[in-house]
Amino acid sequence: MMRIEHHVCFGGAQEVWQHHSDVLGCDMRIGVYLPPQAKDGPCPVLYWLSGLTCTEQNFITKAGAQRYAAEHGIILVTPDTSPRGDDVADAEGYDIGKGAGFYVNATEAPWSAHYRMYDYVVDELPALIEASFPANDARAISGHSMGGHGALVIALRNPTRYRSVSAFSPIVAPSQVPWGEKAFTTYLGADRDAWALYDATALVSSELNERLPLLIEQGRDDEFLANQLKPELLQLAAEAQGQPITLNLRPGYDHSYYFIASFIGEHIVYHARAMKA
Ligand SMILES: N[C@@H](CCC(=O)N[C@@H](CS)C(=O)NCC(=O)O)C(=O)O
Repeated sequence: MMRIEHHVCFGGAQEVWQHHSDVLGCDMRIGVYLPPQAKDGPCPVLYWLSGLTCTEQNFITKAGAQRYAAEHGIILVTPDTSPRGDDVADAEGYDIGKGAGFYVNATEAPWSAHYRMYDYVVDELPALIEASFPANDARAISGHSMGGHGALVIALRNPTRYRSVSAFSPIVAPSQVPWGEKAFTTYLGADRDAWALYDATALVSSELNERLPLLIEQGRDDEFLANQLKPELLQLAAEAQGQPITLNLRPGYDHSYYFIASFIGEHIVYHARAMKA
């Protein structure tokens, strides 16, 4: 692990680290915000998964989350959104390839060589964080858009590993919208049965042993709301299964980090309560 950025921030530090990922077979960058409380002992960790086109930088420079993490003693971990490097497959367009890993383990060539973001976020990343930083084993997960999809899927499939989950403007039913259909066809192949494991709405509709409450923040004026996000599909599936869900529709807000910055404080309080309970 090599530290490539260090900035004192709200009494703690915003850092960026680079490490070799065995799961992805490439070097990866991670944003790590250490609150001032981390100097005195282990703190809980909130993992943030970003959306299409993002790196580890978008959340740490735009969301304004450090103020709240410092107040509540939460470490923020923000991985990149895909494998990186010259030998990693890529494609034209922002919605496939680098910056668009969709938090799946790809099964189709050439993607399957490196695109294993599901295993990276679920296993390798927390093991690395908990071995390298003053982190305890209380974890929460959140994300935006493609990253909101990742956070929901990962928490639904691993409910005992996370104390809480939330999502901003998530892709809740990737099998039913253009972004998801394109990505899943590319990474997972044409067989839609393989897609269900990475589709929050399909997962909620299946038998789950444990059901973490879902907290969703969504701007009503989000330009992707009607054709890519469709949070009502998840809400209907959750209500049919008795899965607790809170969908906050916020008039006027769009898909951008201005929306995230407006509500990230409330989400950090939510996760801090769950992780300290
Ligand atoms: N570039 C795409 C949209 C990509 C996009 O909106 N990305 C969101 C996540 S899905 C984002 O966080 N962008 C980076 C940023 O706002 O900092 C387009 O023009 O349609």
